[in-house]
Amino acid sequence: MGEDWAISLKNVSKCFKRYPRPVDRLKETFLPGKSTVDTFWALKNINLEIPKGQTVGVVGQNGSGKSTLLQIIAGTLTPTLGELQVNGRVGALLELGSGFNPEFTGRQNVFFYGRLLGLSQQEIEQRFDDIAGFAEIGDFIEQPVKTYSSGMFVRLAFSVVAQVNADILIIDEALSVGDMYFQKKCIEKMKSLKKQTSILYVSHSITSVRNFCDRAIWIKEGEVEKDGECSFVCEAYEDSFIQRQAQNDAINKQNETNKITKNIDNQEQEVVIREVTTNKSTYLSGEDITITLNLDFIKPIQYYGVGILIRNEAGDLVTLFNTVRDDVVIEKPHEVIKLCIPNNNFTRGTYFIFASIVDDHILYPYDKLDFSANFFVDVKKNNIGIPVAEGYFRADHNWIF
Ligand SMILES: Nc1ncnc2c1ncn2[C@@H]1O[C@H](COP(=O)(O)OP(=O)(O)OP(=O)(O)O)[C@@H](O)[C@H]1O
Repeated sequence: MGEDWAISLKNVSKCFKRYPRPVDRLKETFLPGKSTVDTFWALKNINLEIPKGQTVGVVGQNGSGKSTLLQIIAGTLTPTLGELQVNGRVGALLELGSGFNPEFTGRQNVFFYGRLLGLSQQEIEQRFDDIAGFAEIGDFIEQPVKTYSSGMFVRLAFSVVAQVNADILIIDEALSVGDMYFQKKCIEKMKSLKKQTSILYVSHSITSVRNFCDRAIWIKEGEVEKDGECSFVCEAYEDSFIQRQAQNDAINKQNETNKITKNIDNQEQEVVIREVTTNKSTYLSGEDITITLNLDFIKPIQYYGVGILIRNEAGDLVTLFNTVRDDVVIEKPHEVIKLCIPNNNFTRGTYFIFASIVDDHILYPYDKLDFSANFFVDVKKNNIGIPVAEGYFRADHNWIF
């Protein structure tokens, strides 16, 4: 590995043992050969070379092997086979809690964790105020971390990791437990570290990988499915959702007659959202989207409002529609209500629909249905094959010369 390389993996594989019953684990220790052990290869023949200063997003479905890969690079897991070389100091924010002692105060943990990450006592003393200042947890810095909320915990852990001047920064989803304000602050901090640090960033938010990383690696069932330029890999990964969505749609159609509808026996409830559907599962930006709510009225209510929230895959609220906000007055029960979004200007991604029926002042919900349906939006490509939009949304616009 030359000077310019930060990380190199050659044919790295990781095998875990799985014990069908807890007693099998004991048997293996005390009666080797008598237990039933399954072996499971979480990573298979991974070959990667990451140059210094590159920001790499790691994407993949749950259980595909992302965390295992990062833990091997961070040194908290050893590979079963293969060779790993890491060139420089690693700062890793992996599982919440690793590297922290719950009985110690925040201050003590900064020193404890800082030493684990390779800083000297003096270096930590010099950086302590910056670490505590960045975390913004006030007097809690003097309290045992077992009293912290998970958000406060991640604030402190990230602050330490960000101040160790690591050559390689490894960030697993952990950040997602921080509030929006702190997540943004972390991203800004990581952006400022980008030039001098190699960053490995695992996230289920394709938008943030796309916006933040230079390169992406898609891990599928323990293997590298795609590795390359960020938007190219993200697009291929998203396309795999479309295929899965189409397969699910086909299965759902077959099972249509067995469809489980919501229990409407609850006599206390006035109205139930039975089902939410979209007229297509995949749209091109610019196409019309129609969302249909099927409602069951148990008691006749007269004035009510209908709300539809649309969230992206990171859970961010992208937009909302509400009849009350729109001054649309509904005066009688309607079993079918449709929302039409003409000429949609969503950008590429998967969107989730949250529906609610509310009172006519939006003070309380009669019923709500989270993740009631989802749809995928693809964007058009321009004349030279580049997608016409990126980011969160695309406003109507004109260029004037
Ligand atoms: N200590 C372990 N013992 C046995 N199996 C394990 C262990 N750790 C992970 N696995 C298995 O290895 C596979 C990969 O897990 P890993 O946590 O790396 O996936 P992931 O892509 O990070 O998933 P997620 O997106 O849900 O965090 C999973 O099937 C998991 O059950």
